[in-house]
Parts: sequence; structure tokens; C-alpha cells
Amino acid sequence: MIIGVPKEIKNNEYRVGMTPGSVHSYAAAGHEVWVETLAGQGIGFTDEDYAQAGAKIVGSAAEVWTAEMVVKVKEPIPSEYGYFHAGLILYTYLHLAPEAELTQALVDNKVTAIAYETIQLDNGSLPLLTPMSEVAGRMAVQIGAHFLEKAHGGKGILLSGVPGVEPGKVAVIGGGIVGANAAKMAIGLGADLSIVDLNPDRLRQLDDQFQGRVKTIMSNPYNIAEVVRGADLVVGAVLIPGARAPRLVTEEMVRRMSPGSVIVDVAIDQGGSIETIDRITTHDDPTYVKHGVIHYAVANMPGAVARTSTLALTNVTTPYGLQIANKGYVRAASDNHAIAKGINVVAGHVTYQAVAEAHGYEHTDVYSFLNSRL
Ligand SMILES: NC(=O)C1=CN([C@@H]2O[C@H](COP(=O)(O)OP(=O)(O)OC[C@H]3O[C@@H](n4cnc5c(N)ncnc54)[C@H](O)[C@@H]3O)[C@@H](O)[C@H]2O)C=CC1
Ligand SMILES: CC(=O)C(=O)O
Repeated sequence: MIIGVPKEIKNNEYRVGMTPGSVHSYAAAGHEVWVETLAGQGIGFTDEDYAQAGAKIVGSAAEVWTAEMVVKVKEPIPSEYGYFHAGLILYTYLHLAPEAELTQALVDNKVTAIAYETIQLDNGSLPLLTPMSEVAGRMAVQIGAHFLEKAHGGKGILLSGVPGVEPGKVAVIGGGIVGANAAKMAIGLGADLSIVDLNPDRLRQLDDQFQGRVKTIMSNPYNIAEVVRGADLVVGAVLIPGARAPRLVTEEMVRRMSPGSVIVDVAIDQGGSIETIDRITTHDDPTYVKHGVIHYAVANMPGAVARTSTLALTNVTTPYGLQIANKGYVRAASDNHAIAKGINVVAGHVTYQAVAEAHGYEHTDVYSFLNSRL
């Protein structure tokens, strides 16, 4: 199969869909990999590194996108929609529930769109989202600490406190991978940490894992209002896989926070979990202030630490990508249902229920579709 790896063009996105090591694995399996020139340059992977690993370096995005399968990092942006073509396998993050226009473009062009973030194991885990959630969760606290500094617009709080002065308060809404990784950093800094989740078993795990250094709180509007009101830093970290994020922190709750507090809404890639976050921000211009509170809503946070993130991401995307390339998506998804769950759109059908519901498409059962093609 011919597999294309375009250079990412989203704001400050230096991650890349394959490392030279992943190119080597695809090439060893008999595939031809086309890498757009300078795709990895920003993180120290040169065209020469890719060529030595077995890639063909191509001069333009337009050419890369003519491949049978495209391996990317971020969801395509409108200037890339024109490259879609029937039968293309697009393997990348997609986050379609808040992206009506992208969903329509994939449907109209009969692209087979396999979303990293909905590839799901039988135990419910999301193996291709996990590493980026680890990165973003850890970053969320360091970003929050930065914006809490007076010179960056914050209220002038050091999250750790100092002897004789109490630490800052961090409230994490959603105790999954992002939440647990934010917790590690907050605890490492010595902050006063609360984590809110809906799942009592998850709260028990967090309680055990952090040995009394976290307050675990059941999710309901009353508890969220209380914890948000007292927080210096709120981290939005909820997820309902594939669906638009629930807006758990209301405008009224934000209004009651003290001026100079910070919200980092990691869940912005699924539409955001904070009512006062009405737009995605960028690494170039990451924050805005509403009701005196600093809002950070960057949808590609791991792009800021792109070398670490690319290595972590391709560690998990390459084995699944190889299954898709080696067997074709129909056989790969029939043999491995984790991959079937990643198929959001195929041959003009929407096969992920939450995406169909979000945009009013009829839902096509992915297994019926796959069986019809076997
Ligand atoms: N902005 C960015 O750059 C990045 C964003 N993300 C996003 O972060 C979000 C979280 O991802 P993960 O931690 O991996 O998901 P996860 O599935 O591991 O955790 C989500 C948690 O939210 C909880 N939850 C669901 N509904 C809730 C409610 N009503 N109240 C409280 N808790 C609730 C679940 O029980 C679960 O523990 C996702 O939207 C993911 O795509 C991840 C990486 C980078
Ligand atoms: C998860 C995601 O969308 C990202 O890492 O950018």
C-alpha cells in the first residue's frame, strides 16, 4: 500500500504522523511510505533520516494526499479538505462530534476515516488517546502554574505555597488519564488537589493511587460549583468517548471564581467542558479573560512538546496502522474490534453513533458494513 505522511499545518503543530522508526516498520512490511518534505524537521527528524529509513520524500502536500492511506496527527483543517478522495483511508485524530463541516467533507468524499481517539479496547480504554492525554494532563498543571503568575495575568499564586503559606487549590473535573496525570503534577508541586468524577470506582482507584493526597469528589452540579468556586486552577478533563463533552462548569460557576484564577480546558478538543469557553485558542494566542478568569483552550496541547509527543503517539499508532495497511481496513477491523470502533465514517456512512447523533446523520452499524464488504 502507498501511505502518505503530510506535514502538519495546524497552528504550532510540530508533531508528525510517523517517526523514521515507524517508516522503517511500514517499509519492512512491504509498504511504500511518502513523507512530505520537512514534515519532521521541527523536532529533529530530517528528510535524510526518513529517506534512510525507507521513505520517499515528496515535495508537496497535494502529492502526499494522493496516497491510499494517510497517517496524520491532527484532524484536517479546511484547507486540507480539498485533498480528500473516495476510498482514502485517513488515520488520525478526528474529534468529529464538535466538527460538523469536517464530518460532512469526509461523508461527501467517501473517505474511510479512522479516528485515533475512538479506537477502544474491550475494557473501555482508548489506547491511541492515552499517551496524548498523559502529555496534556501533565502540561495542564504547568500551564496553569504559569498563568497564575501575576506577570502572566494571574492572581499571583504559587501552587506549592511555602512554609507558613497555604498551597494553591487545583480542581480537576474528570479523573481519567488527563485527570490522573494532572493530579501527579499537582501533587508533585504540593498543591491542594480535588478530583471530580462520575464513576465511583474511578474515585476509589484515585484515592488508592494517591494515598490520601487528593480529595475525591462525586460529580454533580452542586459539588462542581463548590469545588470550582474555591479553586485557583480548574482543569477540564471529562470525556464521553466520541461524543461532545458535557458542559459541566457553568457560566455562573465561573463568575463566582476569584479574579486571576485560571481554567485549562483540556476537553476542548471534544467541544469543551466549560460554558464560558466558546472558542478554541492556539499556542500563539492561548488565553482570553472572561469574568476576570483566564481561559486556556488549546486543542493540540501536546504539539507544544512535539518531540516527546510524537514518540509517545507513534509508539501506539504504528502497531494498529500496520494492521490496517497489511490487511486492508475491512479485514483489520473485522479481526480487531478495537479498530472497528475507530471507524467513524466509511463510504459515505457515519458509523460512530455519537457522531451521527451530534450532526443528525443516520447511524450505520460498523459491523454490518464490514460484513457486507468481506
Ligand atoms: N486539548 C488537548 O490537546 C488534548 C485533549 N485531550 C482530551 O482530554 C479529554 C479527556 O481525555 P482522557 O482523560 O483520556 O479521557 P478518559 O476517558 O480517560 O477520562 C475521562 C473521565 O471523565 C469522566 N467523566 C465523564 N463524564 C463525567 C461527568 N459528568 N462528571 C465527571 N466526570 C466525568 C469519566 O468517568 C472518566 O474518568 C478528552 O476530550 C481528550 O480528547 C487529550 C489529549 C490532548
Ligand atoms: C488528542 C489530541 O487531539 C491531540 O493530542 O492533539
